[in-house]
Amino acid sequence: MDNSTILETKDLNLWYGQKHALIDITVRIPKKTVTALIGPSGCGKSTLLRCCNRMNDLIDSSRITGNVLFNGEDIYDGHADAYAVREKIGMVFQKPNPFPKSIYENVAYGPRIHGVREKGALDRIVEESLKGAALWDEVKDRLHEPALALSGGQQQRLCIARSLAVEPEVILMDEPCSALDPIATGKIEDLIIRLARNYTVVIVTHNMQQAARVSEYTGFMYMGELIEFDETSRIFEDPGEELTENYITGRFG
Ligand SMILES: Nc1ncnc2c1ncn2[C@@H]1O[C@H](COP(=O)(O)OP(=O)(O)OP(=O)(O)O)[C@@H](O)[C@H]1O
Repeated sequence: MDNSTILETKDLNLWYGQKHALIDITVRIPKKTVTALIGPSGCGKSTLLRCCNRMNDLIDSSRITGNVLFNGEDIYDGHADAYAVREKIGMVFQKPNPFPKSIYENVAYGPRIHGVREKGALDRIVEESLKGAALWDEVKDRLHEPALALSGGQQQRLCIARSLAVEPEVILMDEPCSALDPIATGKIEDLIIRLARNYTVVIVTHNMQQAARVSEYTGFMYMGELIEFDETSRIFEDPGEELTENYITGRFG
């Protein structure tokens, strides 16, 4: 694996019981870029995303073969710790899911679990993480108010701050804007582009304009297979596969 790749799957297959949901997926995700996964409903985008930080471990019926390498190490290796993997490879979900606690406590939760106790240190992490998620200015005077009182877009940025607080390298985002209005969506898209200066972002989206706006690389999936992976401009302007072209021109999906 070369230095520019941070995550890599090799011949990855996943079954939910009898359902073969991922078929021979081999892909390299470049470091400090935004990669979008697109494709029709049910093609396996979320499943592939969840394989990248072992979230599928939580689904009893799922079984995988093949490899998922993070910085060259197999995250499914018997010695790998799923919790440590999820710290380095964080996840943001479709629906913002802050804890029913204060804004401050949401961000401080992860570092506290990892043994950060000193108030000054926690304060610094909370501030840095909220700044990193472009939320600090909006909440700095009400850090101890309930997170659930924030708007949906603010809650989603809080969830991004919560994942930044444990110093991830990769942030996986599963349709992070689908529950948001266009203004909140625009703020998250700006943030995603900014995050890629320091982190690697992989985003599942149904919105092809969004993929075109935020990502440098795009993978097109269809019925469990990765049909094509390339620079986003290439995928949208001159795809190599007819299936990709049919999808992006709206002929199906
Ligand atoms: N927990 C599960 N148990 C059984 N089958 C599942 C489970 N999760 C997903 N599947 C099936 O695996 C396939 C891939 O689903 P997945 O959610 O990954 O697709 P997707 O491309 O993300 O879809 P969408 O865009 O609708 O979210 C689908 O056929 C789905 O029904």
